[in-house]
Amino acid sequence: MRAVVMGAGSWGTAIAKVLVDAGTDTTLWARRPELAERITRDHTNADYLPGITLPDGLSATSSVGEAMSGADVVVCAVPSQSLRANLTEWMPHLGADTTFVSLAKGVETSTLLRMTEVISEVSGAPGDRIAALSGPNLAREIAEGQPAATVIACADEDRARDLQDAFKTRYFRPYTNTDVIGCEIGGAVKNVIALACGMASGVGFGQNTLATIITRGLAETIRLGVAVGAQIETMAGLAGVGDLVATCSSPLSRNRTFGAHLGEGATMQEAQDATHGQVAEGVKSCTSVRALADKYDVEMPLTDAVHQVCHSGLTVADAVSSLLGRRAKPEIYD
Ligand SMILES: NC(=O)C1=CN([C@@H]2O[C@H](COP(=O)(O)OP(=O)(O)OC[C@H]3O[C@@H](n4cnc5c(N)ncnc54)[C@H](O)[C@@H]3O)[C@@H](O)[C@H]2O)C=CC1
Ligand SMILES: O=C(CO)COP(=O)(O)O
Repeated sequence: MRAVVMGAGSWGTAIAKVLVDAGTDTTLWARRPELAERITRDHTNADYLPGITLPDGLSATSSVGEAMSGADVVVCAVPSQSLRANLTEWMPHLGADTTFVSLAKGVETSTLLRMTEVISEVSGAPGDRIAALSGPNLAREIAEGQPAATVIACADEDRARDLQDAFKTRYFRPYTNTDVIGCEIGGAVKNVIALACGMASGVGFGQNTLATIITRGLAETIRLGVAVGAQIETMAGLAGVGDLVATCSSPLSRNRTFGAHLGEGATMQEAQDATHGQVAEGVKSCTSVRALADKYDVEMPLTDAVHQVCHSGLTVADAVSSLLGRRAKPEIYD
């Protein structure tokens, strides 16, 4: 199997390292030629993973044709909202039987499609050739070789098992799952909930508040997931609660950090500037997740509050009052 990872941000670079460590022949594509050169020559990606030494066997290129030549597996590692445009540019270089693996955690704002649906729409590939990889996988910890697990979800179980072999190392343990919808909804919604956790911690609230947001965030994730066809067990698994807990708790999370800046009183522009060009997917996905919830008539008050803070000028303090002022109800409801 030969893999190409398209996108040399923090997760693309970390997952390319995983693939090489797993013994899979892998090339990394970077948009900028100078970054590709540095990755190949110095075995580092100082822009996104400073201090991490990449394997000798990993080379990078900025040429799409060169990167994709002979690749059986194309790993899509660009942000959700630019995946469609990127994939359209890559199309002339794709092989006929390519297997796609989506790493992006988001829902397209213009169409409300999940990332595997975008890949299918643009490439024409059937769903059984498209997998999603998702789990509690903060890029830096994986790049450091800290033990973690993930989920590789694909409708075609044999293909998922082949990918499991291609990504399995002594520190990175992929599980297979056929519930692609559940994995993708879990990954997209947790970014929005991590923004809320960041806001709470920025304001100065402690662990009770955090646990409340994580747990009620999981309830929102499950309600939306079930409405769009996911299995509840997936949301109780690594790509659901696992990723939610990791992202909501870690200062390494860009979404949580973005929310923390807002909670501390920063403007959206100031919070954006502080990301240094790294993507906090939840800022855009709160709009599409909320629209998806509206479409399926699902109540998502935390998502709604995050959306209003990010896009309608609601203050974090007013968001808190409005959430706590909601009508009293039982914990479990349809
Ligand atoms: N960093 C992490 O810990 C993890 C990230 N993810 C997901 O992986 C996806 C990729 O994120 P990261 O690598 O973390 O992001 P990043 O912010 O570290 O890097 C994004 C990469 O995409 C490129 N890029 C940005 N805008 C682009 C555009 N318009 N067209 C083409 N390329 C563009 C950048 O040059 C960079 O190579 C996101 O959906 C993220 O949610 C998933 C798991 C872990
Ligand atoms: O998806 C992630 C961990 O699984 C990374 O989260 P952030 O994008 O918030 O850094």
